[in-house]
Amino acid sequence: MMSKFIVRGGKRLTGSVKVSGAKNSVLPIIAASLLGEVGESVIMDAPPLDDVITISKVLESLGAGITYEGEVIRVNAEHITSCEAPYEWVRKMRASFLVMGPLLARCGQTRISLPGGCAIGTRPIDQHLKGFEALGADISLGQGYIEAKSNGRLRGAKIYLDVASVGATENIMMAATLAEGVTTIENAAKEPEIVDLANYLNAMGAKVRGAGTGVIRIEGVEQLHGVQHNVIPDRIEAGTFMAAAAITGGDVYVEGAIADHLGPVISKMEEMGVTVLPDENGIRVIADKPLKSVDVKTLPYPGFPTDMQSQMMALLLVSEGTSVVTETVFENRFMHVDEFQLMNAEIKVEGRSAIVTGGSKLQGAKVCATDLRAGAALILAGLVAEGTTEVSGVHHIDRGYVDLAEKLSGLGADIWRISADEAPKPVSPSTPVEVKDTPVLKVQPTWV
Ligand SMILES: CC(=O)N[C@H]1[C@@H](OP(=O)(O)OP(=O)(O)OC[C@H]2O[C@@H](n3ccc(=O)[nH]c3=O)[C@H](O)[C@@H]2O)O[C@H](CO)[C@@H](O)[C@@H]1O
Ligand SMILES: C=C(OP(=O)(O)O)C(=O)O
Repeated sequence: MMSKFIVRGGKRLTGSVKVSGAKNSVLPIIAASLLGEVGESVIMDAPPLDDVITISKVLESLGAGITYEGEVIRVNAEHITSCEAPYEWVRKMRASFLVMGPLLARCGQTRISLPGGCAIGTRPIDQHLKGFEALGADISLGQGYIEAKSNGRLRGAKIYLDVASVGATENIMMAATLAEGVTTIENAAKEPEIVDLANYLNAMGAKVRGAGTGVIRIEGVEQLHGVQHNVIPDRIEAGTFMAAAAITGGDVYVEGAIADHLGPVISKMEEMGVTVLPDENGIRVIADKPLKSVDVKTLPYPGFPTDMQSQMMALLLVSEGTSVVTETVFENRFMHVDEFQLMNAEIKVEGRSAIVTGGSKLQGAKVCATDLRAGAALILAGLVAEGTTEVSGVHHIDRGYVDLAEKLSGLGADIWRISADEAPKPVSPSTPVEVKDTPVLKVQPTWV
């Protein structure tokens, strides 16, 4: 069903909100479950997101048994019946491509559709393929599919990544767990989700060392088994709620947020004049003074995350002074700028930088989420805009946020969701939000 978010600006957010499990952790972890030749994996704190359903469908199409109920996913990959990941699922989500490494290691061959995903740049996969080739795979491309074949077991190798790609690091790391000998990945990505994946692989019996640093060493083992694992909290969802608190002059406790994972986001908010108080269970954010402009440059972890760039830009629109936002990770991630402009924002894009004139009196408008984080940013702007903002393109937002309207309205925001053909009727602040069905996927293993 086509939906929209309706936001009426002007509410100060207060209270506590709980962060869900990280999308960018659970997706590679589900893919890695394909490596478990013995027993079942139980993945806890799995966020009920559309992307999680998509990757579950990919695993199901490969013959793995997968059930998804509440926030627990069970994967039984003892019997894989296919090593081909079809276009139908892979086109929907780029992260589906993460099954390539596990399938190549497990089956010695794989055929996989070229990935789709958010339109934030060309997003090549050359570094993934370079890694697989170094491990001994033959790669061929044709008709929108990539085929990889290895002559027997993959062989450990030294791989230097030209860019510290998150996905390539994960894909190569997974493939190398079952290779013969030692693999080292140099210039590896250091994101917390890489560490979570390495912890999961190690619990399955792998020997991965150095995850979270620029050099990861993987000693291949013969076999991996299913395990139970808790997914880390989503640092980008946490950052989005921190931004919601800051933009509304609020006082919000973001439960489950890990300050260590949010270093640059916390620093930038502090520079803007926001009080950020981390403790062992979460982060309290208090915004009781006008926000000051800051310059922001996105970088691979531990730099400022590209996935928080658009939300930060929303904050800068209402800050005092002029800010420069520079995007260095993706080449085309300013699509929210046009939509912000519909809300009376003053922004000029020059190459990889956006010059944001603060102090805008944002006006509610009909806008469209062009990608996941752009959608989150438009909702943030809507929280402080005068009047009503309608955000369409909700399917992008559903990829990465669990119950966003419900969580924000729990903090006092005036936000709800309607189906696109419904007229956005004026409501009282206490109008209940429409509750989305929790996705439940119950698939019987094909060999039962
Ligand atoms: C599911 C998931 O975890 N998604 C995250 C992951 O995406 P993803 O893993 O796709 O992002 P990468 O780290 O691979 O991409 C970073 C940069 O490297 C380039 N590149 C990547 C691979 C490659 O083979 N060649 C190449 O040139 C990309 O075009 C991009 O410019 O990390 C991004 C960067 O933090 C985040 O925005 C995404 O939310
Ligand atoms: C870009 C993102 O995700 P993906 O890599 O899955 O498109 C994101 O989470 O902001």
